[in-house]
Amino acid sequence: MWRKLDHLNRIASTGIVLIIRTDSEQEALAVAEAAIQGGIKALEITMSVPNALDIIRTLSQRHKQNDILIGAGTVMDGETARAAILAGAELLVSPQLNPDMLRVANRYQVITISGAYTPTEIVATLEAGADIVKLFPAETLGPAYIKAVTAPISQAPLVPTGGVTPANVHEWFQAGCIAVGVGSYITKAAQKDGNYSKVTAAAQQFLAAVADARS
Ligand SMILES: O=C(O)C(=O)C[C@H](O)[C@H](O)COP(=O)(O)O
Repeated sequence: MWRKLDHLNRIASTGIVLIIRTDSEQEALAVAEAAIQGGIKALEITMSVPNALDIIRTLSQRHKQNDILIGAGTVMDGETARAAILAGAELLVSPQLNPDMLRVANRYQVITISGAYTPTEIVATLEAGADIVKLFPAETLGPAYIKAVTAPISQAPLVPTGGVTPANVHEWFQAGCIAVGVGSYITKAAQKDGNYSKVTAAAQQFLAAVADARS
């Protein structure tokens, strides 16, 4: 089985990559489990979360057989990329174009989502060997930007990240993205009362909105 292809299909079919950036290891694990229960199939733990590598190791051991794609986010260099892969990450995400991360990821054949903002950055990201381009921060660009930029650069697999919600997700898909990066709408759903079933419900709601946007 070619895991990378399966994982790329998982991102494309569910249409969501969940970004987990929490203040504690315990919260990251609770959010991840609740979101997976809600149907999330691809997620990243950002390297800013305390003990991020331990969380990645735990989640990838628990969920490898369930074929959930566990990744590392905010990977800024090759060293972090290799450490994340050794911990079990099969997806590496960076906010910026970072050739060292892409080189390490491609060597070990894990998926990359690499940040870009301008047309020049989008093309440079593809040329550098990224699988997917993270359009970041997407809230300052808006769906109209995707429509405009994919007119000449239609081959770019874009994943807008920042400010995407169930209410606006149809606009992003209509504009031509292949999936969306989602953080706070799902990860902060239990913030007020610690009721993580709200994270599960938010994930289900978001996935349904994506399915609806594509139908
Ligand atoms: O943390 C990262 O590594 C990021 O990619 C930045 C944010 O997490 C996203 O911009 C999510 O934004 P929201 O979905 O609006 O919460």
